[in-house]
Amino acid sequence: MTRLFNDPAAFADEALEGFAAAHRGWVRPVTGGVVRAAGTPAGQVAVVVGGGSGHYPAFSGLVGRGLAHGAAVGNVFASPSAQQIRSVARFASGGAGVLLMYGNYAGDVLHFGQAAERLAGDGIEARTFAVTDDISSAAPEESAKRRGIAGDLPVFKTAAAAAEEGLPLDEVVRVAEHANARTRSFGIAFSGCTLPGADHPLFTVPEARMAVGLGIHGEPGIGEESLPTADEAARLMVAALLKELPEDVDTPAGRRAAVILNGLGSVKYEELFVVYRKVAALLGDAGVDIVDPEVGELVTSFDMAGVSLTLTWLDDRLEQLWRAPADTPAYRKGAPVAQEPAAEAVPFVEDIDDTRVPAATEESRASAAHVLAALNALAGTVDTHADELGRIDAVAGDGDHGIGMRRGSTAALRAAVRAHDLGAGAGTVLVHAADAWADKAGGTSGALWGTILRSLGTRLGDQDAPTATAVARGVSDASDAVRRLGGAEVGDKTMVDVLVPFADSLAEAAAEGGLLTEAWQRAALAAEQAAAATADLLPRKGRARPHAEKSLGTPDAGAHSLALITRAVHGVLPAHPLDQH
Ligand SMILES: Nc1ncnc2c1ncn2[C@@H]1O[C@H](COP(=O)(O)OP(=O)(O)O)[C@@H](O)[C@H]1O
Ligand SMILES: O=C(COP(=O)(O)O)[C@@H](O)CO
Repeated sequence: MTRLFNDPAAFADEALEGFAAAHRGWVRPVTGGVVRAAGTPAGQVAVVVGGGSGHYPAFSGLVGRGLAHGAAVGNVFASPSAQQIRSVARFASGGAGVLLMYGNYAGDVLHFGQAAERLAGDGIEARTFAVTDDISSAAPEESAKRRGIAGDLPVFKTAAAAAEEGLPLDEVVRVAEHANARTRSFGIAFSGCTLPGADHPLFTVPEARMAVGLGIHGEPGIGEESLPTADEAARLMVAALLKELPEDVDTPAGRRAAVILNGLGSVKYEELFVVYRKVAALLGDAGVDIVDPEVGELVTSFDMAGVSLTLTWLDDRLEQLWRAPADTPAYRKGAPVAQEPAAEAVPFVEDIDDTRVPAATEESRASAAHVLAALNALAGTVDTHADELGRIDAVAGDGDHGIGMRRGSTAALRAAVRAHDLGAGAGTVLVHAADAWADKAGGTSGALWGTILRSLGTRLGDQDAPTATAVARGVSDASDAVRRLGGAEVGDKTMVDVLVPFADSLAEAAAEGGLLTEAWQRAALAAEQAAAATADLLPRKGRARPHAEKSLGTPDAGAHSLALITRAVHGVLPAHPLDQH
C-alpha cells in the first residue's frame, strides 16, 4: 500500500521535487528530470537514463559522477515523454553526444527513439540503448524482446564509466552492447504493488504462492509455485541464470561475475541477506568468482514483494568499468568525495518553447472551434471511463491506461484551448494538442495519441476548412504513422486493430460523398465492433505479449479507448459540412 501522497496524479512530480531537494549536492532539477549538479565535463559523452517513476532508485537515484549524467523521469509506471527526454539530454549534453539508456518497454522505446530524432534536429548526436536482461520475458532466440529490470544498473554503469574515461560515443555504445549481452536477470514475486491513490493492488499473487518471472509492472510471469524457503529461492534463481549463459561464456567455472540481489520493494535487507548467503554459496560451488556484489534495492516497484538476481559475466574490461568509482544519491563506490551544493538554477540551455502559432485563415480558425468540441468530448469520455480502462489494462498490462489517457487528453484539451485563444487554425490546434498529450502522458499511448493528433493536424493544416475527405485522409495518415512507429499490425491486439478499420471505413464512406458526421457514424460502428473483437485475440506486441493467455476474453485497453473516443467525437460533429458555416 502506498499511504503517503497528496494528489495521486502529482505523485511522480512531487517525489522528484523532494528527491532533488534532498540531493542538491548531486543533482539539479531541469525540465523533464534531473542532471548532475556539477554538469557534464565538456567533451564527455553524456549518458542519460530514464523510465517511469515508481522504480526508485531507478532512475533519478543513479545520476552522479561515474554513473548517469542525467535522468528523464516519467509518471508512475509510464515512460517519460520524448520532450522530457530531449530536454534532459540538452541540459546534460557535454558536446560529445548523448547515449539514451532505458529498459526495453514499449513506451520507453517509442519516446527515447523520438527524442533521439529531435536531438539530431537540435544538432546533438544521440544514440539509444534498451537493456534486455530479464530472461523470463522472452525465449533466448527472442532475447531482443526481453524487458529490462535490475540489469539496468550494470549496463548503465559500465557504459557511463566508459564515458567518464572520455571514450567517444560509438565506443560507449559498444560497451553498453557488450555489457547487456553479458547480463541476465531472473525474478520471483510474492505480492503486487498498490499505486498511489489505488485502493487495491495492481496485481496479486495467491496466498503462500510465488510468481516466477513476474515483471516489475505485473507483466505475466512464466509460472507459479509454492512459496519457497530463502534457500530454495536462491537455488531457483541461480539455476535459471546458470542455465542461460551468454554465448561467449562456455562454463561458469573460473569466470568472474558482478552479482546483484535486488529487492523489489517490501522484501527487506535482512531477508535479502539470508537469500544472498545461499546465492554466494551456490555460485561459489559453481566456480564463479563474485566481484563487488550488490544486495539491496536497485530497481523497485513500490511495495511489490519480490527479488531478482542479476549476473553480469565480466571480462577484464567490464570488470574495470564495473569497479570504477561512482558517486550518486543511491549508489556509491570507491572513496567518498565531498559534494558541492549546486549552483542556483541557471539554465545551461534555454528551455524548449514550442508554443508559437502560425498564421491561419478565417475558415480554418472557425473550424478550430469544432476541433475543440471534439477534444472536449474525447477528454470527457476518457474521464468517464478511466477506471474501466485501468481495470482492462490491469488484466495483462500495468493498469495505468486510464490514468495515462486522462492525463494526456486533459493536457491536449488545455493546449488546444490555449492555441485557439492565440488565433490558431484547426491544424495547429491539433498539433499543439498532440505535443501536450505526448509530453504530459508519456507511456505507449501518449506517444501513439501524440502521433494520431499530429498526423491529423498536419493533414488539415491552417488554410482550408476541413472537408470529410481531408479528415478521412488525416485519419489514414494517423493509421499509417502509428503502424510505422509502433510496428504493430492488425491482429496483434493493440489499438491498431481499431485504428485501421476505423480509417478504412471512414475513407470509404467519405469517398461516397455526404457529411462527415454520416461517414464518421459508419466508421465508429466499425471501430466498436473491432474493439470488441480484440477480446478473442492473443497479444503479440507490448507488455502483455509473453504468456498472453491471461488476456483472452478481455479486449485490448488501447483498442477499447479508441472506440469510445470515436463514438464520443461523433456526438459533437456538426450536422452540416465543415466547410459551409
Ligand atoms: N506497438 C504498438 N503499436 C500500437 N499500439 C500499441 C503498441 N503497444 C501497445 N499498444 C497500445 O497501447 C496500449 C497501452 O497503452 P499504455 O497504457 O500507455 O501502455 P504502457 O503503460 O505500456 O505504456 C495497449 O492497450 C495497446 O492498444
Ligand atoms: O513502465 C515503464 C515504461 O514503460 P511503458 O511502456 O511506458 O509503460 C517504466 O516504468 C520502465 O521504464
